[in-house]
Amino acid sequence: MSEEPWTDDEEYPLASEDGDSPPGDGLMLQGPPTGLEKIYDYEPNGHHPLHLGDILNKRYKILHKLGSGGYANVWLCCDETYDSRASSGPRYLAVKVIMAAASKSSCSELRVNKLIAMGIAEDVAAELFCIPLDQFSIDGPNGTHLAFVYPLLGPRVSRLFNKAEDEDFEHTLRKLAAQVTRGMSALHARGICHGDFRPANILTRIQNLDHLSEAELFDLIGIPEKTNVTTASNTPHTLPSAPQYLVYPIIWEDIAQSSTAEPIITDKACIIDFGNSYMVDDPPPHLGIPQIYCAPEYTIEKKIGIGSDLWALGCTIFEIRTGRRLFDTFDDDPDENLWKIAMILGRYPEPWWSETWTARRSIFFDDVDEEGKVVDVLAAKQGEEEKDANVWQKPWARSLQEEIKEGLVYMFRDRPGGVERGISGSEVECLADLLGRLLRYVPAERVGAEEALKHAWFEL
Ligand SMILES: Nc1ncnc2c1ncn2[C@@H]1O[C@H](COP(=O)(O)OP(=O)(O)OP(=O)(O)O)[C@@H](O)[C@H]1O
Repeated sequence: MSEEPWTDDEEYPLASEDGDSPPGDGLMLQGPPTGLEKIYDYEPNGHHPLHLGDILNKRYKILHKLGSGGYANVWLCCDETYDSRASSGPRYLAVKVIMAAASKSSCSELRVNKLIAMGIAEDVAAELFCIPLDQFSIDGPNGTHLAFVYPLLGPRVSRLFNKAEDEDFEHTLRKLAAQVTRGMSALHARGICHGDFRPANILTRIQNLDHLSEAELFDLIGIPEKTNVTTASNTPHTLPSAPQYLVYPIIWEDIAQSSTAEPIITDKACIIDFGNSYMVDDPPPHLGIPQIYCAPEYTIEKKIGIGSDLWALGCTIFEIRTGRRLFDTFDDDPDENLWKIAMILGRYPEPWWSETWTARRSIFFDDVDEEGKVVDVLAAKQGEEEKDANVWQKPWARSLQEEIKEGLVYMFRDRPGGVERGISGSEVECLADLLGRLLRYVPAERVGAEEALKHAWFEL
């Protein structure tokens, strides 16, 4: 749950990192911090302070916030030089402004350019990946920032509310899963691993926006909501390093539920964020992907390679098809993640089971039960009432089939309920077979992305 932007329960005013004084020169947010960048990242080497209406590079006017990540804010901008008669490019774009500390020639954002240099045809790259349309730099109070202009994209592929009632929705989801698998295959064929392959980094393409005026655009996406940044005594601040307010990001999920979104949000996937990508023969010492997408050989032995991407692909395909996370954990806890994987996929091979995963002995018994399933120590020791109280002891799925059978579930963000759709028995079996091949414990046994594309599930 760690990367879900809407579950950030950080308290405000922001607590001090060292417990003495609030970080960020004592600045405070007036509203909840949900979905926002950290105010204390507005400091030398950090974020560039920006406001709605600011014009970047004499061209890109900021209209709304799209999101923020570990090292950048992404803004929805209007290209002021757009000329509909000349159709010079898109009117509405995403501009990603990188923190000053990361705005170096080694900036990971620049890695995406390697794709074309490494032989991926420009049209294939532009179809599957988010390739920058423009690049510039900004000098500001916190340093010099690289900025990248990208096509504007929509909601993540695992939250396709605008299509969820369609009769052939299952087919749409399989088509999307095939696209992302094709994207991974194109990367691996050139020796590149994405390194952070997960639904939050796979967004849908947007269409038919560029003819809209700004007013019409706001009718569709809503007026941006802001929260003031003040001093600790609640007065406006005068620091040049921080903005006067932060902007809450667009909530695509709400837009996707309105009928006006239907012609806007397409069923085409686009892979973003090459910030953690690496060459297969030169893997980094650590993966930058959240725990729930980490393969067990990384969690247990810190082994990284193509197999890490393939494991994440399996988790991602499951999430696209069901709207749920396969190996979700409460707090990105590695042992809980390993526990959940073993509950579904079974006992780990040696020496992981008996030696390397040291916490295993307090979590599972050495031996499996008569059905060959791992046996949870706590579950065996606790009475029925205690089981109900323990969040780890719910009646969890014990196979991929059981997990898939729960069907597709999109929960509404702000109210009870959502969309629920069953998955047919034959599809359950077919998808379980594909995922089983991607989620093998031995990385070398995982089916490659190119080979996976030939699987019968994509043909259903
Ligand atoms: N081209 C785009 N169109 C629309 N929204 C985008 C686009 N690029 C990024 N976003 C939004 O901005 C958010 C942050 O972007 P991104 O993940 O690229 O930032 P980051 O700082 O590299 O993040 P991370 O910490 O995951 O590396 C994304 O989750 C997405 O919601």
